[in-house]
Amino acid sequence: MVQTVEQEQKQLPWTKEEFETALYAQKSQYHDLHPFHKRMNEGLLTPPEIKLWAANRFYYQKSIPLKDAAIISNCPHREIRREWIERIIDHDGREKDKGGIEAWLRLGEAVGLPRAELLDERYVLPGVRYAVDAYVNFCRTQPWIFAIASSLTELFCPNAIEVRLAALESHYQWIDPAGFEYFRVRLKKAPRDARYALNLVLDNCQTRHSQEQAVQALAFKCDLLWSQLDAIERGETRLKVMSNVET
Ligand SMILES: O=C(O)c1cc(C(=O)O)c2c(n1)C(=O)C(=O)c1cc(C(=O)O)[nH]c1-2
Repeated sequence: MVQTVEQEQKQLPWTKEEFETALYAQKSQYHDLHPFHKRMNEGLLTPPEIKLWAANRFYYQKSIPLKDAAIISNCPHREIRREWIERIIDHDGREKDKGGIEAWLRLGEAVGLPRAELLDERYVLPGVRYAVDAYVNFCRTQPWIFAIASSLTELFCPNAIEVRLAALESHYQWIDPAGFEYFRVRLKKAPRDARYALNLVLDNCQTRHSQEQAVQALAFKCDLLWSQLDAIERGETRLKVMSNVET
């Protein structure tokens, strides 16, 4: 039944616990359940599939600082900007710690992809580009707190990364394990980042309407991560078509 604006406004806000439960419920849509990740974790992916995944996930990785900069540009609170800017540095790196983007380039090299081939985006699939660009655009155009809510998939990712790391180490021995450093670092940083973002969302969404918008933002992000893998799963077909046209 469609509710009138008046009816919606009368809905009581969720308690913090109820709100947190509604956010966590989105875990059932998270990309660790995608058949491509399941096959990865079972050791069933071929080297070309792993390479295509690494090349396409790089497009996600390198876009993360763009979306974080968009969040900062929309956020009027100095103390939050000061905290959030750390995320950009984590990915872009500094003199000593080269950061997540460099670590992903090393993962690329470990699976046999020269960095130039990641950087020039030759393997980036249209579906992945659309999904990732949609994330950046969402964060550019939505109020900062909903953009932050969309980052809350990071609440679910440490567990997914732990399982993936163990699977990569045991099933894919052709990959140089030095390339897995990205995931080891992420395992330390993601829980801290996610907790900070969760507290911001819990504190700043006080009405039932804004709480529901935050849940929708998180659902949107789960969908986007899912479509990214849908595209990668079908990606080899696209690359074959391209190479047939070229020859
Ligand atoms: O490997 C993964 O499963 C995974 C998932 C996610 C996520 O849930 O968005 C992120 C990452 N990794 C990641 O490495 C990362 O830096 C990251 C940043 C963000 C974000 O939305 O701000 N998500 C993720």
